[in-house]
Amino acid sequence: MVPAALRWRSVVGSLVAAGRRRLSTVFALSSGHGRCGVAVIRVTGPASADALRALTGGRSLPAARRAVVRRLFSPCDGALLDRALLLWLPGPASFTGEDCCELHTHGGPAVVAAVLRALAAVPGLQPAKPGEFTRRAFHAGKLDVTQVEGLADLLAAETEQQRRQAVRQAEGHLRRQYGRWRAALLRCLATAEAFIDFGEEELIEEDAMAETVAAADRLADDMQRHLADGRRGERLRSGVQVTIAGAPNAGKSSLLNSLVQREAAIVSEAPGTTRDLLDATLDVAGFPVVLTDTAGLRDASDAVEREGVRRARGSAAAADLVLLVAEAPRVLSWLDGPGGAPTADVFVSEQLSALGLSAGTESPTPETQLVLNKVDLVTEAEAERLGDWCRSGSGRAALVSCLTGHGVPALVEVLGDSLGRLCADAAAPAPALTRQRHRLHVAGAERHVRQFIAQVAAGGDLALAAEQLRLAARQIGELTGHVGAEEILDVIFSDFCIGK
Ligand SMILES: Nc1nc2c(ncn2[C@@H]2O[C@H](COP(=O)(O)OP(=O)(O)OP(=O)(O)O)[C@@H](O)[C@H]2O)c(=O)[nH]1
Ligand SMILES: [K+]
Ligand SMILES: [Mg+2]
Repeated sequence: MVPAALRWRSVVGSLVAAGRRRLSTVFALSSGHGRCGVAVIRVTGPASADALRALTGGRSLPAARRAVVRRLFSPCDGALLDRALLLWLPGPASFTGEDCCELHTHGGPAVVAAVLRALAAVPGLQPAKPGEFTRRAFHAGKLDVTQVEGLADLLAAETEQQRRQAVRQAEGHLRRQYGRWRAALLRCLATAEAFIDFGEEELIEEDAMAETVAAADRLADDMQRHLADGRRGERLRSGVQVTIAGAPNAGKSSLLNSLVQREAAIVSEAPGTTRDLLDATLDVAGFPVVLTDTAGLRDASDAVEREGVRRARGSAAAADLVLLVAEAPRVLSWLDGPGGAPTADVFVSEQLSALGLSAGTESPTPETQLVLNKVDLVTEAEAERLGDWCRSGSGRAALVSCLTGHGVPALVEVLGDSLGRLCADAAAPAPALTRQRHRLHVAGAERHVRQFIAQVAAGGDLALAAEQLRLAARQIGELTGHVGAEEILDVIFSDFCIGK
């Protein structure tokens, strides 16, 4: 006769096992597709151990987190598939928190296909959906939403600075910052709640509310600073828009070709060659750039060219940085013309307004770098004069010849410095927000915190004011994907000594 307690335990055990079985086990090729040296196939879920045993001819599991080399066989007919490096990664100390295993097989497409077929034949296993490993890691609490986003960015990173920003986000830099804010909000809320419940019975020190308002104020200021980053983090993540603009034949298309080092755009001596916008991506000093060539700006008579000019103006107006190209010989004659020799800044703003790109309308003037092209057509002394003149302005001199390549490396250096200003510093102690989604939630949270402060200052109903803190916390919770009402209660009872 089995004792009742033991019987009960075995019933519970089989229920738990049944519950676990209901969770699917999934597998996928995690390394790149196509022929390669080694392919990594990952399995996650409760049947991972079964999968390992099924493919190794029933041998016992290797020691946890120790790489072993074993032959893989088809579970259907026992045919030898490959010899592979295996890792048994039992949960919860795994990426997904579940039992996992990795099979590092030879990378030939047929080997990978055969091993995937073999895994599909193991009962309970099915192919993973896109992002399913990360989704499971999130549900296991291993990652928050910002880390999941960071991982996605890391996989998509094309330049060094993008990689640096993404890896920090994936490591939890934003999560920790937002977590601190949320904890501070919940502390404020806990005080407010305690005040509502016990304030009249004076269970709380008098100045607790004043301290709470001060803390809320500091928090709102932190959020405001985080938001006032000029979109630098978002720009680093998605690429800096740099538009090449200028008069017809200034050498805009030639400059694009020089910078991307291939004949991406058509160059010809006919003014009005470029009509459509032409984009090329570029890595400058580790920063991602979308470089756009545009039609020469003039009052075109041709309808197609007019549309090109309209698009060029639109692109320049929306750009993070405009490379304003002018012909060096023309600038020289302009300097020697009537009206003396105004500074480079005056020249740039005159050009911008002549090209229809000046401020004053809805959008502010974009940051502009003057590029004087065709320096091969002026004398050395004239080039020196132009260089001095450029330096007299607020910008840096960029004298180039797209024909000879002279000055292009120096221009790239100047460009790198501008990009450093336009993009977030991936090594800065305070992480930058990297998506519009972050901006919306942080802005929402700041708004609610300020409303809380204003309502308390106006002597309004504290219960209504406290609701603003709850809404702010919800915004941050949505940001990180961890919204939960019970937490507020936990904080009240753990962090505060009410009832003393
Ligand atoms: N001498 C000299 N000629 C250049 C230089 N850069 C470009 N050119 C010539 O200038 C002419 C116009 O060059 P493009 O690059 O087509 O000029 P663009 O500004 O794109 O012209 P549009 O698209 O028509 O507005 C071509 O004949 C080029 O070969 C340079 O540095 N020196
Ligand atoms: K041209
Ligand atoms: Mg062109």
